[in-house]
Amino acid sequence: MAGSFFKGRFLSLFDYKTEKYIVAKNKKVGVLYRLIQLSIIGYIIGWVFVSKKGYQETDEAIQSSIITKLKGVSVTNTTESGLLVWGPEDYVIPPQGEAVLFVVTNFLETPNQKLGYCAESLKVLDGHCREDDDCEEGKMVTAGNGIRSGRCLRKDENSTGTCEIYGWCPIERKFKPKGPLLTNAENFTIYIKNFINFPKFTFSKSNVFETTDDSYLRKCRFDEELHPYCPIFRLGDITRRAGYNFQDMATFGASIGIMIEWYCDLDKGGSHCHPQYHFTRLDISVSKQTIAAGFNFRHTRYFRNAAGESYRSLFKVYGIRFNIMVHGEAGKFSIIPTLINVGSGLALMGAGAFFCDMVLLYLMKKGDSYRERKFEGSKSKKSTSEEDSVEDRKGATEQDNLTF
Ligand SMILES: Nc1ncnc2c1ncn2[C@@H]1O[C@H](COP(=O)(O)OP(=O)(O)OP(=O)(O)O)[C@@H](O)[C@H]1O
Repeated sequence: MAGSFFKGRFLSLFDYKTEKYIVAKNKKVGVLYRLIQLSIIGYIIGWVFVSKKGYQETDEAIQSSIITKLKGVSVTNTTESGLLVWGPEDYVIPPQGEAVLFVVTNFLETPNQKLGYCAESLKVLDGHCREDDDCEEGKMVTAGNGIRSGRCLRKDENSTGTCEIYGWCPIERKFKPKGPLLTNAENFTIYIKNFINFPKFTFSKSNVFETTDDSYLRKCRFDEELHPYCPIFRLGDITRRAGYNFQDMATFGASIGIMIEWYCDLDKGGSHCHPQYHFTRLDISVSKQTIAAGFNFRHTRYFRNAAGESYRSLFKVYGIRFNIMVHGEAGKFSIIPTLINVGSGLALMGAGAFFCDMVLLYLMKKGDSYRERKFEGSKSKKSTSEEDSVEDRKGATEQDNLTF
């Protein structure tokens, strides 16, 4: 008995079961099903394959190198510095062509500073004093210019004075910029040389237009329509594209981001892979009333006089900081993402059929009759379960008999 049962189970392993379909002559569900199918096919072809290029393998691990060079000259004439001619070697900091660079547009020079004793600035709160005891010798003045000498310097007995310090004297005077001094800075040009590499596809390219014309770079200026592949940009055009006026930003300084984006469809060939440039101002906040607006720092130039004494010139410089960033993605046909996306599309079709089944069986008026026909086996199963329950009941009675 048990033998024939196991034999039957074993042989059933080699049976092939196929699904049974019921054709429901229901126009509403039929139209709904076709609409779902059409939407899914549209989504897969239009969005997954055409728009998102779901048949491609992608590489976002872009390796990149940036080299910059500025050109242009500006002349300034101030009381402290006299007549000065500013070339890229003076106004670009650091001068070696980095991806993050600062272009001086405004400055205050404190020339001929020498180590010695002088009064701390009145602007520095920590340097205020009423008597010598307030100026502990050897103690630094917080946010000041030197080390306290121990003397309090006052105009008269009643006034508040400032501590005498040992440092680079004379100290910097109070300075409120009124307008940019390097007025020609917006006409400076920046040459951005960018090399990229997508290691997965061993593909490399540069943003410099490939031409045999040696004078191309000397003549061209970037323009979205006329010269989109020229890597030389006028600074005034960069800030204009970021939505700001160069002269407004040049007085107190600002920070500008230049984003180079590479989206390369390598199925079309490397010659179709070109950079896109985006410019944004980085130092803005929602509230325009910020005290953090602007950008400046100090640097010095040291020299010795004929007697061998050390002097220095202190420069407080305001300017525009350019931050060049590179982002990119390359894609190429690959069978694996293609199969994955086709497979998920087919699975979605199944979900559509399931949804129509639910509508047909549970939301339609004739749902009961469809259910009866769809779940055919439920009747025989019912009888089996009745038999089972009879068996169960029998067993229970036997159990009961046994218990009591
Ligand atoms: N910021 C810039 N604005 C305009 N042209 C530039 C700029 N930077 C470089 N160029 C020009 O682009 C070309 C290539 O520059 P590259 O630095 O590779 O060569 P270079 O001979 O060392 O340049 P140069 O000696 O003129 O600085 C040169 O003709 C150069 O004058």
